[in-house]
Amino acid sequence: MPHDSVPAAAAPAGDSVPEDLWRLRRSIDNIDAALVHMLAERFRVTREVGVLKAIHRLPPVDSSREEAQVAKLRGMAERAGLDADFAETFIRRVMAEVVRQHGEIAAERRGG
Ligand SMILES: O=C(O)C(=O)C[C@]1(C(=O)O)C=C[C@@H](O)C=C1
Repeated sequence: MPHDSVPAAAAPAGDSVPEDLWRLRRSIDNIDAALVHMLAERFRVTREVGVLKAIHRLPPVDSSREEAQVAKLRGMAERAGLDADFAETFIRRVMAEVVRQHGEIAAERRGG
């Protein structure tokens, strides 16, 4: 429910917690929007990679690149105060979807 449709009586007068909660949720909304847009941009770029790989008949997966990315992002996550295992799970899930899309792109170019 959007916060402006919550009746004013929902929070007792003088209680600042709900207002803080809405303020934090507005930050979360902005961050989530940025994440979605960044992710969409990453997939636009990786789709271009997929087309190039299909043209040059390269395999969709490049394991050494994936491992290098995971190691780099784990270090970055640790320095940023983000759980490194969570960051690894996330990026591996993204790369798995990239590989799936690359397979699709290659199949389309083969006429399948
Ligand atoms: O860099 C590539 O070759 C990609 O296809 C991109 C990407 C990635 O999403 O980072 C995805 C699949 C590969 O196994 C390695 C990396």
